[in-house]
Amino acid sequence: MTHETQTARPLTAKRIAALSGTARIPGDKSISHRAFLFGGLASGTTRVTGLLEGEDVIATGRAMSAMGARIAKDGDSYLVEGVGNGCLMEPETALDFGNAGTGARLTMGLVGPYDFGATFVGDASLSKRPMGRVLDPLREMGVQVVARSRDRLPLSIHGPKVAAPIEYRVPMASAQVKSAVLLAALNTPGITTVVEPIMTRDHTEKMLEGFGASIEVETDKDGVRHIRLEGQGNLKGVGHFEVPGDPSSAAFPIVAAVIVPGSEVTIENVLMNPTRTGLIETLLEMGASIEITHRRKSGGEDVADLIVRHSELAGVEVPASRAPSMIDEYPALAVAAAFAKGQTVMRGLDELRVKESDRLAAVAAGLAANGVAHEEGEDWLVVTGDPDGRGYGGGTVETHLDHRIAMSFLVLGLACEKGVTVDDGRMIATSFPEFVGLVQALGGSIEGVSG
Ligand SMILES: O=C(O)C1=C[C@@H](OP(=O)(O)O)[C@@H](O)[C@H](O)C1
Ligand SMILES: C=C(OP(=O)(O)O)C(=O)O
Repeated sequence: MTHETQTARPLTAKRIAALSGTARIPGDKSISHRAFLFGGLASGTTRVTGLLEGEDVIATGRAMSAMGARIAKDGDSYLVEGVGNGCLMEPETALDFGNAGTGARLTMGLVGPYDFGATFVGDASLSKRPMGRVLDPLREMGVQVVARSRDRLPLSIHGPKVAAPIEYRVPMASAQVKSAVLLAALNTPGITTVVEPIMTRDHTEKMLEGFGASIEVETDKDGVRHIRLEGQGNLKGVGHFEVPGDPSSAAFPIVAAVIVPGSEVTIENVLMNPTRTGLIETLLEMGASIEITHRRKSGGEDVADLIVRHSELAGVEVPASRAPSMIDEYPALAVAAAFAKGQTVMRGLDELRVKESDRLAAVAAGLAANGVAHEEGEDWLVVTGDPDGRGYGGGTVETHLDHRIAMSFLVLGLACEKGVTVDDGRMIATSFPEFVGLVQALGGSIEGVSG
């Protein structure tokens, strides 16, 4: 049963004790989507371990199954038997991506050049999000699009007889747009080039190379990346693929340990790819005690364990250039900033307006409801903190079907005597189904609200 068939589930977090113990973080959401997409496309079998079993990723698995991939759970792993590049089958029914922007946009790219029809649907949040950013380059490649309202779900696409390779400069910092064009290139003859002026998470490039795609990346003297992919080559299953732990999920126990007095928490198996570590970098600059230990490789990526302790924080200016490496972590950073001495200034946040909710507005409203001083601009946020933030809380936060808003404000509640309520915790299952249990195991109080 997904969130669409249930009623809202309010949750309250409150301060009862220091957090302590060890938490293992579930698999990275971005990499898990791609493991199903690339494993399901490649010929042969890939055994995926550590996959995130969140609703978003499961929706991508279901879409790949609807187009011919065979995906089966086998103990702790998933066995993915792919169709072979170019051999996806026309789905018989609409592909339902629920709450998942990544799943919807990357799959649109993947199936775009196929000479068949595919219909995309999603929940109320996903149906408000802009899809033109992916559909525009697909149209240049020859894909037809029919949408009820302009470039929003529900929509159908139909590929041309033969798609045309393009050179596409990504107009906003978006790994989803970059990836959609690269996935479309897989079934397009010739070389498609994606020009990426601002580097975003590079999981697509790295994983496609691992699956045997003919892809090369060149960074020019201005730091602009040129990613070239020659289409219609063979992709082969990689045997075994291990998904590292998600730094965007780790953000919540990290911030909780930093702001709840007396805490010391070890967080294991966190992906340390530099395109994803902006929050850790920022918290370290603010004075957080985060020890990065046991660095190692997993799934071709750097991972580490983090020992995080309650810390005195100072406000900082977060440069706009860091936004792509922590784009999903601003709601959690805003909560940490509420406990920092002075102001934390966050700029370059325009992309937050088009996430599962308008995250800038939702964060500002949640801070306001709980007594945290802040100012919201068009694409910036300034939080003025209080290191003794015990007086915060007592408010109810509207989550607007956004998992990260729900988890961030529950983390705020863990440090407030009055506690914090979120109007709906169902969305947490899209990216971090273990969240409530994991926080409780560390000694935090999160309870359902009855009535
Ligand atoms: O490619 C990906 O896996 C993602 C890219 C980001 O979105 P944008 O491409 O919209 O920035 C991020 O917010 C999302 O959670 C996952
Ligand atoms: C923005 C997010 O995901 P998506 O775009 O896949 O819905 C997120 O997980 O914070």
